[in-house]
Amino acid sequence: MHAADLDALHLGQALALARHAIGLSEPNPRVGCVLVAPDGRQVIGEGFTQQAGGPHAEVMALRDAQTRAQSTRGATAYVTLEPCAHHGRTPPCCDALVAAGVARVVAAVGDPNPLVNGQGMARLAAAGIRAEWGPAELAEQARELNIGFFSRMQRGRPWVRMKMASSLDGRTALADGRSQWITGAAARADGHAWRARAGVVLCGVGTVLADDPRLDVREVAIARQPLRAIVDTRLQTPPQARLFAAGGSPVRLYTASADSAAAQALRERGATLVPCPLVDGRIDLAAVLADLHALACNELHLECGPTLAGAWLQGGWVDELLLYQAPVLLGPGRPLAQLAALPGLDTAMRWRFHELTRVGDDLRLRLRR
Ligand SMILES: NC(=O)C1=CN([C@@H]2O[C@H](COP(=O)(O)OP(=O)(O)OC[C@H]3O[C@@H](n4cnc5c(N)ncnc54)[C@H](OP(=O)(O)O)[C@@H]3O)[C@@H](O)[C@H]2O)C=CC1
Ligand SMILES: Nc1c(N[C@@H]2O[C@H](COP(=O)(O)O)[C@@H](O)[C@H]2O)[nH]c(=O)[nH]c1=O
Repeated sequence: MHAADLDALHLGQALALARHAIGLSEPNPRVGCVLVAPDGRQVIGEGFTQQAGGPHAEVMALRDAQTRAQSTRGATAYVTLEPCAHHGRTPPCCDALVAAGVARVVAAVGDPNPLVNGQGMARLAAAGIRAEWGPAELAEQARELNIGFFSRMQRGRPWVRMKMASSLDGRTALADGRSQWITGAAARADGHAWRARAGVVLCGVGTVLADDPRLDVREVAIARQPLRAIVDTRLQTPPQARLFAAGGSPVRLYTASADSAAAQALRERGATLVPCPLVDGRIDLAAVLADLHALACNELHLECGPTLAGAWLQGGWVDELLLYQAPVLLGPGRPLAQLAALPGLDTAMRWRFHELTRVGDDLRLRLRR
């Protein structure tokens, strides 16, 4: 095998490891690391980012090599994100690689964190390590895996993914509000895997009143549950809602009524109330996003009904649609999103298909602007 192919192989292995950090490392990026012996072939250590404050991928791989009684002197480290050069909650990974005597580092993509941003590779090079970038297609995959982290670092807001389940005729509920279930079990479990990626799962009070949702991750294994959030101008969320069942992750309620008696009852159920400004009598979604950014949310997972879905879409906030379409016709019912009438087709909000997959009997469509 050529050296370039070996690089692609090992960096691909590091990417596979990085995927194990989904639902574990947030808000830190998902990173994988593979250490390869000087012969260029033998894998001597593997690791991925642990929970925030815990060891990064490089340190896990170095420890793994130690456990395997393998020397890291002269080794190559394949890492899916540029090694960090700053003191965060843990010391810089660059220093650990230098101390371990690694001869070469191949990174898939640069770290967009302004505290790193090229300085990791520069610091390695200054220490005499060959610091190189991997192939472009792996850079794209590494970036995609951390799309929320890149969004937070580069745009100052989370990546906003809106999940919806609809019928063939675009209905998300019957006219009386019933919607469980439109899609099959496989698609619903897949939806949980996307919840698992998120820092926060959010819906509107209309969905709370209609569905009494739990909004947690149940269908896939996860080390930490995402936070849950409700947008509820007048605090109509019932204190007995299932969201507040014992053992659930924290619930944040965005409201204009944080001083009311209802607020006190919800606080007693463990909710955190976040006072928000109003726009046209409803919660300012820009304020919600700013709050979620302050909480270091990388990926925001929306599961709203048509009213709030329409507001997020019309505000231009949605980066990705995650649409499950079931092969069923529902007739009269609730739309995907409540949108204003268009003056003409040329002003329509157009999307492009990013991915199309069959999940069980349903389709999963991922679309981006
Ligand atoms: N198939 C699917 O994927 C899904 C279907 N559903 C279905 O949708 C229906 C519920 O829909 P809906 O009532 O629209 O629920 P939403 O989740 O969209 O909640 C809407 C409510 O959010 C509140 N809100 C606060 N701020 C805003 C804002 N800036 N913009 C818009 N709304 C805001 C409003 O109430 P207020 O002004 O009082 O704050 C509004 O009535 C149910 O039938 C449910 O089963 C729900 C989720 C997913
Ligand atoms: N009806 C419908 C969905 N509905 C979504 O699931 C939520 C319920 O979440 P939970 O209480 O955690 O199971 C509900 O409020 C709504 O957002 N999802 C789907 O994948 N397919 C479906 O057909």
